[in-house]
Amino acid sequence: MWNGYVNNADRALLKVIKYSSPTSAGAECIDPDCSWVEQWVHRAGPRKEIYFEPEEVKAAIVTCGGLCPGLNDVIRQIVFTLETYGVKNIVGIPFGYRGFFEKGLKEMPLSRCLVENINLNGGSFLGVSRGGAKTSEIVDSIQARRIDMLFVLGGNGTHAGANAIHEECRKRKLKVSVVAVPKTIDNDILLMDKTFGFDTAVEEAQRAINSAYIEARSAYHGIGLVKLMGRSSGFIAMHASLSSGQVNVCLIPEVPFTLDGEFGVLRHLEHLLKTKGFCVVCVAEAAGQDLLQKSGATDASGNVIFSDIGVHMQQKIKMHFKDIGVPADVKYIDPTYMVRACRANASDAILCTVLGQNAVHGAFAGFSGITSCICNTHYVYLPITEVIKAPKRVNPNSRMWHRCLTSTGQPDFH
Ligand SMILES: Nc1ncnc2c1ncn2[C@@H]1O[C@H](COP(=O)(O)OP(=O)(O)O)[C@@H](O)[C@H]1O
Ligand SMILES: O=P(O)(O)OC[C@H]1O[C@](O)(COP(=O)(O)O)[C@@H](O)[C@@H]1O
Ligand SMILES: [Mg+2]
Repeated sequence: MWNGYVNNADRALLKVIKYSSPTSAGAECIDPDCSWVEQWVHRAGPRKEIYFEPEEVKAAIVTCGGLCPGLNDVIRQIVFTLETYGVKNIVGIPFGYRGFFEKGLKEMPLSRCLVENINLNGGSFLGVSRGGAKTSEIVDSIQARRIDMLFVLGGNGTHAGANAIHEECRKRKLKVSVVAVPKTIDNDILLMDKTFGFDTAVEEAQRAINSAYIEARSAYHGIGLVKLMGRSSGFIAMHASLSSGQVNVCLIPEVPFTLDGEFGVLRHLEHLLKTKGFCVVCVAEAAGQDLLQKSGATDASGNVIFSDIGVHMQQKIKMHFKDIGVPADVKYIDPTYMVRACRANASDAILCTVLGQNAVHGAFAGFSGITSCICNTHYVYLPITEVIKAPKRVNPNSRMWHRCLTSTGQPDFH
């Protein structure tokens, strides 16, 4: 009876731990008594019955927001899978949502032959951009181009845009399937195990930490300082600190800290120089913003532009050790764009492959307003509305953050 198709009624369980009490580590309780309410989500994969006639489909792919390792792997798999269904009209929209309305930007015909090797490089074959998303203009353009399926690769902002496009298409009664694939090195999207690009970013960030360690270890009273990305969450900093095992202080936006004073970071660095002779600090870009003057600036998408905590800490550390008359050799590394411009590692490449293929299966199944992701190790479709409610953040009460603290050996900094 087995036919290899996913049944429309197949489901995966969204929450897999039943916490006995709200005090359990990382407990997320649905009500104060922590009672167990099952929540099921749609299983991703090919359906026996498909909603579109492949020969008549025009499919478009767009990549938005910042770069992320794996974008090309996903584009490639979407094209491969569409062709396998028999779709002949596949196009790429250049430079994010901008490509829908900016005059002079032409859609790019895509084929297996054209995208065959794009996964060998980082970046996006189609180009990316921030800002400029006007939903009605985008949908006018989708209508004018006669697009039936739109595959949107991006983060929080892109997903909000994709949902707005989906809603507008429904309002206009257009039979357009809008399917997203979550991309962001920050791993800040709710409900999913991870976003593609995150693993690769952590691996690359680890190299920067290793360089900082070598510099610090080799200098007299060396202090290596590394700033890592993470717009609203410290996942990259936490995971890179954990995986490298070379970090003595990890600072993330979810956990406030002070630099000065008896319990501040600087006093702890003094202690580390005294006891170990050197140390390594890893700071997330959004950490300690309360210690800095706000820039008040936003990028083209409306995201807050942070004041530079890395440069600030570098200066503060130098000044502090000068003031107390202790030599300190501070080496600051900001690997920001190197971390996200690289090609996907093996685990991300596989994740991208599955998510890209499932995105196409989801569109053919007739879904719209969904995102293709991994949840509790199962591949599923989630409604975009559920994943954009808030950015996902590191839970300071989680086991993972405590594992990180155990690993670095850092105290509370307040
Ligand atoms: N709330 C929103 N509604 C519609 N479009 C949005 C929204 N937020 C962001 N966008 C658009 O999505 C694109 C990517 O957003 P951005 O925040 O830069 O990156 P990311 O998707 O990686 O978070 C931009 O073109 C931006 O204009
Ligand atoms: O300098 P840019 O290109 O605007 O991007 C900076 C931001 O991009 C990121 O790498 C990823 O953010 P997105 O997922 O929103 O693209 C953030 O960590 C960082 O704050
Ligand atoms: Mg974002």
